[in-house]
Amino acid sequence: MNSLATAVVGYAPDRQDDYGLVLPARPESLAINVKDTALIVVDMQNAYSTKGGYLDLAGFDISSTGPVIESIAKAIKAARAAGVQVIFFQNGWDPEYAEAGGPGSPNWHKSNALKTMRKNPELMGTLLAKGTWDYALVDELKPQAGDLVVPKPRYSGFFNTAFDSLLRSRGIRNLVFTGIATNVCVESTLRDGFFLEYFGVVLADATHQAGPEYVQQASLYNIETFFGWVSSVDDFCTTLAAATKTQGANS
Ligand SMILES: NC(=O)N/C=C\C(=O)O
Repeated sequence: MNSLATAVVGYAPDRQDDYGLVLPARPESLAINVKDTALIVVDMQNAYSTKGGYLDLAGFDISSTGPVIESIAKAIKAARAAGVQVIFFQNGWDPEYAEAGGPGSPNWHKSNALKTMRKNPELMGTLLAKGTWDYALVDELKPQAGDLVVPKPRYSGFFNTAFDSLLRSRGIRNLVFTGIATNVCVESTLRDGFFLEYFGVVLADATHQAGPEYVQQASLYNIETFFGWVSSVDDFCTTLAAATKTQGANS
């Protein structure tokens, strides 16, 4: 990653000995260790990255999500090898859409999946409904034993989910974000994490926006400037490789 600042921050930067790892990031590098860090994979479902899925049918450009899937797979592999907790989010609702909220919910009015289905009633029951192809995680990114999968009914992964207690019970303080969409569920979750005292860092090349390219840049600017940090898959993997090597040498 270019033009890194030399400062290192973190939730207890004076405890560098316990931390061991420094993740290069903008605007500062982050002190982390494998135990207090989780890799978060946001909504890598067919809905968000596969042709014929919700975003595609709703008119969003998903033509360049392939490399993002590959980058996420790389980050997941590095996380598992180092012993970093991997947490998948899966966005959607029950097949009757009760969890989506009716007209009394802003979600009913703003969700482009619900709007697309209202415009095309033949699609009703097919988009973001649990049990459907659209809701399923993409074939390339399937959870393995030890990973956690958290279903979520709204853009923020902290809302009406077990996410916060899963993190707190494991002592996790650093959230490394990947997934789709940068400007919606990734940013919403990272922002809510900020308010709950989590350190949020996004691996820019493992994310993709919903909308024009400038919203990706705007979201990354917002995160870097106000809510968290921005890093890359290569930097994440290189940083964790040091931990994997140390663990190998000590075993
Ligand atoms: N996963 C997301 O960022 N979702 C964005 C839009 C939606 O779910 O309607």
